Amino acid sequence: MDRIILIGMMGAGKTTIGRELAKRCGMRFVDCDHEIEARTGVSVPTIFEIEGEEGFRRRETQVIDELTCTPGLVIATGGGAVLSPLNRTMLAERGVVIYLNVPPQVLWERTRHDRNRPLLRVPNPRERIFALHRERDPLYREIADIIVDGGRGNPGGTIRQIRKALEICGKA
Ligand SMILES: Nc1ncnc2c1ncn2[C@@H]1O[C@H](COP(=O)(O)OP(=O)(O)O)[C@@H](O)[C@H]1O
Ligand SMILES: O=C(O)C1=C[C@@H](OP(=O)(O)O)[C@@H](O)[C@H](O)C1
Ligand SMILES: [Mg+2]
Repeated sequence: MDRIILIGMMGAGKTTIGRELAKRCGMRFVDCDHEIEARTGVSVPTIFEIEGEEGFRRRETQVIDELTCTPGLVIATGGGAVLSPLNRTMLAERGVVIYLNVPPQVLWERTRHDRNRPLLRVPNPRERIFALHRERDPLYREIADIIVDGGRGNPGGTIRQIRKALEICGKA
C-alpha cells in the first residue's frame, strides 16, 4: 500500500497514532503541520498570526499535494485539511483514508491545556470544538475508507483496530 492517511479533529490523535502506526507497519511517518513548520521555520500559530488562516490553508494544500504523491508514507493531516474540496479529492484518491472518530467532549479534554492550536484561542474554546466537530464530521465521513473509534482507551487499542481494518479490506 502506498499511503495511509489519518484524518479527524484536533486532538483525535492523528499525530500520536500516525507516528506509532508507521513504526509498526515499517513505513515513514510525516505530519503535514510539522512539514509546514519545517519549511517555514516557524510554528503553526505564528503562521496564523502572520498570514491568517487563509495563508496557512494555502501552505497546507501545497504540502498535501506533495506528500500524497510520495510513496510509503503514513500521513497525519491537520484537522482542517478536509475543508477544501481540492484537498478532499487528493486525499480520497491517493491513499487509504482513516477517520479517527472521537466525541467532542473527549477532544476538548485532550486539547484544553494545549496552546499550540490557534483556532482554540477564542473566549469559549469548548464551544468552538463542538461547533467545528458538527461542521466537519460529515466531511471526514465523506472521504473515509475506514472509520475507527479513537476516543477510548490508549493509542495501542486504536492502532490494533486500524491494523485489523486494513487487513480485512486487504490493504495491509
Ligand atoms: N487513545 C488515545 N489516542 C490518541 N491520543 C490520545 C489517546 N488518549 C490520549 N491521547 C492524547 O491526546 C492527544 C492527541 O493529540 P495529537 O496526537 O496531537 O492529535 P491530533 O494530531 O489529531 O491533533 C495527545 O496528547 C495524546 O497523548
Ligand atoms: O483543525 C484545524 O483546523 C487545525 C488543526 C491543527 O492540526 P491538528 O488537527 O493536528 O491539531 C493545525 O493544522 C491547525 O492548528 C489547524
Ligand atoms: Mg496533529
